[in-house]
Amino acid sequence: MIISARGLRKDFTVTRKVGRFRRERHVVSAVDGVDLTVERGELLGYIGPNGAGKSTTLKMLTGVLYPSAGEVTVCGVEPVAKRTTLAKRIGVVFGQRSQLWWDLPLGESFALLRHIYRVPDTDHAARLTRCTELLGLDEFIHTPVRQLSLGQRMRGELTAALLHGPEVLFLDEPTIGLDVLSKQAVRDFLGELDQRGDTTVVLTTHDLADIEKLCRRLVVIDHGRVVHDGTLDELHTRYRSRRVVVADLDAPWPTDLTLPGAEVTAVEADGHRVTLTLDGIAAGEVVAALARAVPLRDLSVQEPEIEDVIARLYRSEA
Ligand SMILES: Nc1ncnc2c1ncn2[C@@H]1O[C@H](COP(=O)(O)OP(=O)(O)OP(=O)(O)O)[C@@H](O)[C@H]1O
Repeated sequence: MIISARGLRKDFTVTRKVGRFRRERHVVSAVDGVDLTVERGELLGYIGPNGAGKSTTLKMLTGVLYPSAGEVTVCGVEPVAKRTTLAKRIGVVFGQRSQLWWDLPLGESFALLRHIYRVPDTDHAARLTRCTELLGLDEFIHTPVRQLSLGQRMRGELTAALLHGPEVLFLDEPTIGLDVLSKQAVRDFLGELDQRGDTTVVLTTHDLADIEKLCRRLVVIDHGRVVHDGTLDELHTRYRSRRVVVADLDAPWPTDLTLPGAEVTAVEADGHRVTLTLDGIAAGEVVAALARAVPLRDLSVQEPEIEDVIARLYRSEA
């Protein structure tokens, strides 16, 4: 495994004003005993509501923050103790911080990073060519960073984080605030990175499309604790997200008809359209039973919305 955390905690002591003159100190457990293992080549979605402890975890994994308790290793080393060594083996994109030089053209930032990380010429050129093609950097590589749009800068940040060939890439909200096209470009790029399988990616996001398109494994954190670790499908099963079948009929729906495992949730169009909500039964079985019972004209199966599942998960853990 490339990342391992056991009982990882981070407590912050904060002061709060009580009345006019008094201040009270209290402890916020931002990360409250997180166990996490990530295998090489995985792409992991680390998600949760605002204030759940995602950024704080990432900061501990990258050596920016010292854990209050617990054990953590990334690439086999302890992040804070070996921060400089680790920096050569990981890439980091944190929305608020930039690794680029504001006044320099983007391409010159890349050249500087090559020197800092002492990347061999050929490796640098190969990685830059790949990023340029996949992220369309050509159009703005000679533009000073301060003049780039948010989407262009994020593409630059991703490239900067990858030029030294890191084993793990940590991304904190890489698509936040981007327009649809830039989001798509970033997502496609990460999808390609995942396909190649040589970089492990830990991604925090509030973007549900990112989750659906990219994250085979999801670790959901709330109030500093892991509340789900598994696939998106497992999340659907756990929260009993239900598929819906909508059928258009050539004859009115017989009101006394019942289908096992499916609940009739709407009858419309003078009985010619029926909506069935499935409860743990395969859509195929319901469709077959429907076809035997009524004359079907048209049919659609709607997948549960990931928004609903995640919202339900956050609500139930609150
Ligand atoms: N330096 C700090 N001092 C005091 N409290 C902090 C500090 N950093 C984070 N916190 C608190 O720790 C908790 C977790 O914050 P964190 O930024 O890790 O959440 P997050 O899941 O990344 O949230 P978001 O999705 O809003 O970015 C919050 O209650 C936050 O207020």
